[in-house]
Amino acid sequence: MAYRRAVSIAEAFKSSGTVTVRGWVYRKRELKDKIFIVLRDSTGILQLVFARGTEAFNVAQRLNLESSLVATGLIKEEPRAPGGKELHVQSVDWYYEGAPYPINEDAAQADSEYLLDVRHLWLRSRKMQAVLKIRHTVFGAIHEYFRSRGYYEVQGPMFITAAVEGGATLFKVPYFDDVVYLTQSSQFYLEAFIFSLEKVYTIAPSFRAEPSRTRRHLTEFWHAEAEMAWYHLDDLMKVNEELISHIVSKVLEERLDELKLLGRKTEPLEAVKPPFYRVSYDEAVDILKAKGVDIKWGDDLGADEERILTLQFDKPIQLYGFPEKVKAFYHRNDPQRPEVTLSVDVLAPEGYGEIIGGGERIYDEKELVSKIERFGLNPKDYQWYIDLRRYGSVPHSGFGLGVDRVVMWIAGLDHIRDAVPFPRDIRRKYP
Ligand SMILES: NC(=O)C[C@H]([NH3+])C(=O)NS(=O)(=O)OC[C@H]1O[C@@H](n2cnc3c(N)ncnc32)[C@H](O)[C@@H]1O
Ligand SMILES: [Mg+2]
Repeated sequence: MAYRRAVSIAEAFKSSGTVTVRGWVYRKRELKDKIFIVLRDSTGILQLVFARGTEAFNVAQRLNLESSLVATGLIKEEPRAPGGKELHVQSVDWYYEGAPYPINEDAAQADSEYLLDVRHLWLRSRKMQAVLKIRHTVFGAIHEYFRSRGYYEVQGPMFITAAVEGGATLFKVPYFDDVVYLTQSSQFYLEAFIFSLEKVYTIAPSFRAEPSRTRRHLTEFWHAEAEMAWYHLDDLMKVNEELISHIVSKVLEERLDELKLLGRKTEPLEAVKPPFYRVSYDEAVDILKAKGVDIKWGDDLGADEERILTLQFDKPIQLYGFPEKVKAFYHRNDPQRPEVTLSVDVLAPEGYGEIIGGGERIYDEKELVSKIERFGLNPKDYQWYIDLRRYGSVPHSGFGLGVDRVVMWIAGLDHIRDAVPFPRDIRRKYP
């Protein structure tokens, strides 16, 4: 099987003489006496030249975009070819013609809904290939950060029985003769793990029945969550800064080619180093008012407010001290200012906004039950969660990082669905 002796395109560029390469037809141009095919694989692209009068030329004439092939030929310098080299094909050792490809070279600028309909094919595009490689690096950096600092990776269940982030965005699932919900966040389970492992993290899907199609909301998203026993808000804010800076530095270290291919300016990412700006909710309201935003203390900040805020700063902001009523019940109230919580969101710069939500948790049993009731919830629905406070409770903090939103920001994408291989939102559940 000829493709067993093939080398990657990246290796072919380092070779001289005769090599065998394998991949897919990315571009094809037929001239009078030559056919140029740009071959694509997971490492890059290489121009193949087929001379009229050869058997290889006859095969090349039959190939479509995305036909797969194995070819052997002579590597030669050619400054006009991508990467400065091309392969003069002596033989096509294997090929799969396939049908005419439904995404032609022009369609690549086509309607975004169409490219979503054929996302299972569009994954092959150089843009998606670059995003997937950045995504790979982001996931790896998250694991690397936590594992190098003594966190244990754990897994919570996907079927749950009570809302973490409000009942309005729960997906109900039939469960034999009962019903359950898809998890909105693994947080409560991480809070159970810390009494055994103290510092834990997970990267898992979370599900939110988001009724609106926005540029940063999905109904299924990848959620990196961590929980730390004994940590208070300032300890948590340090972890936020270190984690995000680590992720960005790994992408800058490993994925510069992909960032360049996406046209992403890297200067804003190079500024992402601790300490981040720390802005209180009070200060944020003052800044927004000064910018002419119609906001009063106690209002939640939406995407527009976050965008205006982030454009005032040149790196991420840790926005802390949200009013009690704009945060979920589990947030611990500030003992010095009971109307605010010991919460923190991290807003990515350049208008991207919230990428992390977290804070200190209520760790006193009576305080938790009273707040659950004050929020109009039924303590019975949170019995096991309350139990965690009944036996040896400790101060603890945690957060959730939206991995897809981080990829969207770092890759400089306009829409979160371009950061995800198979995005899901209210109008998209296929392919
Ligand atoms: N362990 C924790 O403390 C996490 C906490 N229970 C939680 O879920 N917070 S969050 O709702 O702000 O969501 C956390 C992050 O999760 C992301 N997120 C949150 N919702 C979405 C949707 N719908 N789509 C994409 N990304 C989303 C976003 O970056 C948020 O900052
Ligand atoms: Mg949030």
